[in-house]
Amino acid sequence: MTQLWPAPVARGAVHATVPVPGSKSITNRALVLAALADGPSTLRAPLRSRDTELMAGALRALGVEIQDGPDGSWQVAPGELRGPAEVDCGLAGTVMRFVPPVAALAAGRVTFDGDPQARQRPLGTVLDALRELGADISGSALPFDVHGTGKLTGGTVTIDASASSQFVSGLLLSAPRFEQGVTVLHEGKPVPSLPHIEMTVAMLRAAGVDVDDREPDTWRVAPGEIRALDVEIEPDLSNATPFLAAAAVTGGTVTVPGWPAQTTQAGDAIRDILSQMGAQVERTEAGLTVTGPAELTPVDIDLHDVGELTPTVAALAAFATGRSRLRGIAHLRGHETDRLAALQNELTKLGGAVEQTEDGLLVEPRPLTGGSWHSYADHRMATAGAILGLKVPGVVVEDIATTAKTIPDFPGMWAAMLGESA
Ligand SMILES: O=C(O)C1=C[C@@H](OP(=O)(O)O)[C@@H](O)[C@H](O)C1
Ligand SMILES: C=C(OP(=O)(O)O)C(=O)O
Repeated sequence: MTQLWPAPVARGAVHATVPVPGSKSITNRALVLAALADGPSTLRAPLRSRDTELMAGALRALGVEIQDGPDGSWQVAPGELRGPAEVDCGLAGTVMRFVPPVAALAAGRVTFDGDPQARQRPLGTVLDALRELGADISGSALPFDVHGTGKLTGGTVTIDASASSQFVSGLLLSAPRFEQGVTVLHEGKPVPSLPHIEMTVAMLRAAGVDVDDREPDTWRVAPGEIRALDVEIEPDLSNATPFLAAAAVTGGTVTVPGWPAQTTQAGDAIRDILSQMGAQVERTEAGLTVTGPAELTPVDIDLHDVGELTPTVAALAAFATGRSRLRGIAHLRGHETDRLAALQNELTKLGGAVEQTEDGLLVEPRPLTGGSWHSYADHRMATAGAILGLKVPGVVVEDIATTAKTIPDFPGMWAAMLGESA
């Protein structure tokens, strides 16, 4: 259902403390590792949103038991992986790229499908790689079937992961259970979102798996047991960014509690980006506190490692004192939607001046006026519209409910931040 959401205008500088739910990327990796582990796992403070419920649903369909603990945790008990099963990927890149290798370890047929836009997202590379590693798969995009025998040979595979780091992460996460483990070699333009692969490697190692990533563009995972997990999931730092942006654009102060001192989340890069734009950024025991400047400085910035921050950064750039250049993000054309086209279209509709380059965007601040803001079923497009609406009266975000992909109650959190009722 399409829901029209008049984005609230900030009545002044925004001052708030905003607790943010768990990380999508960590939760979905932890679920996959727990499903393949040598015993029952506990995931504390996991994200409960569409993407993570889809991941849990996919793993349950394959025979894994996932139950709610009394404290909001997820208790995961691995079971014998088997089909027949149906997996709904929704629009979740993590589900469509991380679960096929798990399905290749199951006995029986597993059918995958997802939202209409998911059928357009790059995926064939993962399926081809799995075929080379011994899997029987019919199809090269959603929908497709995996016909597993209960085991997979594994071995060495060369892929082009320039469209998505998730191609690599998906193969690595299940690889300890492949008979020969895996060696993934990348050949092609640089792999985007490398911190996300580093997160995968760190989580595998924390579960006792031997991973060798010393050579660039090469990852080796030895076959072996995955130790059961008992983990506390960090807040989602990328999902924190619209709230921090609210401080930045209104000259207010927003604190996100529980900001980790050390993290593998790519979203941590927002600290440096906001500093570059003139905000005061401080991490303490209380969390991360951002205080907005009187005027935002434009940036010329490479977001290749942290493309998922682009919608937030583009919204910030629309209020800067000059032209910003966002680079290294051609792969965003294959995200939830073509994010470069979507940002250009929607900002232009409000009176902005945005150009697409081969690998990014040029954002020229202009006086903006209200109007409809399409979300394209993209949670981060919807939250970018909310940021703009803080300062531009009359922005109406279409399909705000799409934010539930990774935030269970974005409108409620936004209203609470502004001291309003949703
Ligand atoms: O592995 C992950 O958890 C993610 C990897 C990145 O994907 P791409 O490499 O496709 O950009 C990121 O943008 C996405 O939001 C989450
Ligand atoms: C690209 C994103 O998601 P996905 O995990 O579906 O690829 C994102 O959250 O910005």
